[in-house]
Amino acid sequence: MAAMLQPQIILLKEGTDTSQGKAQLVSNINACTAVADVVRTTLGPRGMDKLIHDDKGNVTISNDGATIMKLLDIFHPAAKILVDIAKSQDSEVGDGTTTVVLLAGEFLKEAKPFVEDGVHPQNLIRSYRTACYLAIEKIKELAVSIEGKSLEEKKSLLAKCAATTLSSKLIGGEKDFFASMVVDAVIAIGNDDRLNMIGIKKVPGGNMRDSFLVNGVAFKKTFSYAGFEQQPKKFLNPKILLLNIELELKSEKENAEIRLSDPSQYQSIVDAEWNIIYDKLDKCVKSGAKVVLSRLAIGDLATQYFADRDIFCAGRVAEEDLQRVAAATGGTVQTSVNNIIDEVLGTCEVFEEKQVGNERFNIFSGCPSGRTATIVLRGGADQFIEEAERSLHDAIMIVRRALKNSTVVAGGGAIDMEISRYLRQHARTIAGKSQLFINSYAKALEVIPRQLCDNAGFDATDVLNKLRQKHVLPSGEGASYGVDINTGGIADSFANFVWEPSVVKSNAINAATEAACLILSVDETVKNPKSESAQGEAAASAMAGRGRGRGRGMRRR
Ligand SMILES: Nc1ncnc2c1ncn2[C@@H]1O[C@H](COP(=O)(O)OP(=O)(O)O)[C@@H](O)[C@H]1O
Repeated sequence: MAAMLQPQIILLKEGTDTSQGKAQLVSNINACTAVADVVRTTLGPRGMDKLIHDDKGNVTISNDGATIMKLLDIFHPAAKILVDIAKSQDSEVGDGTTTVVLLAGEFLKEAKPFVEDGVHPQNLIRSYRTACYLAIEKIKELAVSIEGKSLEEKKSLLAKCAATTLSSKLIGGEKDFFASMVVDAVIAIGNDDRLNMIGIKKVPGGNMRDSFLVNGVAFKKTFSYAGFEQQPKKFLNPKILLLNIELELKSEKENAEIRLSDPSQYQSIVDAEWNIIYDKLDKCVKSGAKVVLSRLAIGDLATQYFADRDIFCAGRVAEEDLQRVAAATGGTVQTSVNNIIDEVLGTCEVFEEKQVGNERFNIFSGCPSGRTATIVLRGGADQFIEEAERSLHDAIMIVRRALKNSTVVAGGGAIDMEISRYLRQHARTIAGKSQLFINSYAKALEVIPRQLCDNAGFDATDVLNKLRQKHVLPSGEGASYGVDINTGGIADSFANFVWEPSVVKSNAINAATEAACLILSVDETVKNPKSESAQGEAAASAMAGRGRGRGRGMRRR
């Protein structure tokens, strides 16, 4: 009888945890829908904020999908993929982070009944990819160009675009004020691709409306030696010297051991040290600079020396600020004071020190190499101002994208409804199961207007019905109708300037579809007993690796 028994094959080490098949797929889908549920309520102008705190007492209040996802420290390997797409949406286009997570969650939710019914995931994936391609083509078709308008017209259009983004944020009450500031900042840096050319400086306290834009560089006055608090300085067209050296009287006795045979020699060493520093200071003064900035310390002796000669100096300037001053004023950072020629000095129309709240700011404006701007942000508590900074960052990204790509689509769920209608119409022309899958994809897109309504307390079914009716009008005149966040009805989003750069929408749809397809293509998770702690990350990156076509990350043994 024993000979009849099949030999048992042991593939995996004892303690290895593996789950596979339909159950695994459904569990991954559930995890992703749970993640989408977390950010769901933050969507749109009436979205709520999340307060996240850690055991160190750090508190963050945010409405930004990427920020929330980052702080949540999600462990589930499949759900981590949603964190990744939110992050990449943030870095690629700067907005639409909640949208991308919501869409991915909804695509998966729609796929779930099919998976449970035994549909092969590859069939779903194929249809989803087709639908995504069609959706993106439709966005291109519907996008409206803002090219060819005068600067003033462009500015006002872009400001409206920025205001749409800001309206869903904590600083929504002052959206017009900040929107025009953001547009001016983006236009000031022109085609420069370096985002850090727009600095945001936060000064807690005061009123939001005290925030202002500097067409140039501004940073907080650095540490200054007591007793040298001079009157705020202001220079017109000063030469600016940028250094990366210490201007301090160095007592070498701390760094070196010097043996003297005769005590009288001691004085000569002290003299030499003084000579060295005076020589350096003299060279700085002779360069003709009126402003001296250094990345490293400028000591009290040097500060006094410069003050006596009516030269402004600041030591320990942050690397980022020094680089921005260099870029704006055309100067080059020097690592030695020998041979300072005119070409390495920067200049600007006005340098001044200005009091902002309790802080004194050094401001360089009218810079010849232009291309930099700084927003000095005021108002309220630290958490508030942190969130305000994130919101401005989103708006800056939006305006830059709109300016670069020059096309926008109607927001407020209008574009989503229109693509949804288009896909349903297209599905009717397809035979077979694919029709059902594309219909589900189309239905998933409706999550955006539905959630905008839910978050505002409107009757989503009613609003969606009205929107569907509008969007099927044969004349196409209803194509830009979306949720009217003020009345609870529907309105022409385009006419109301509720716009989104088309790239935000196409990127979000593309990334969400890819994430959903990736999750649908995983049918087994293997937990390696050796790497308990690294398990989550390993599995997530293995799955991500598969998605990028780098071969199978998790191989069945
Ligand atoms: N005034 C408005 N009326 C209707 N919808 C709006 C309005 N302002 C923004 N929206 C919509 O809110 C959504 C963006 O919400 P937001 O919370 O910023 O999420 P995300 O992080 O995805 O950008 C977009 O679909 C946008 O069209």
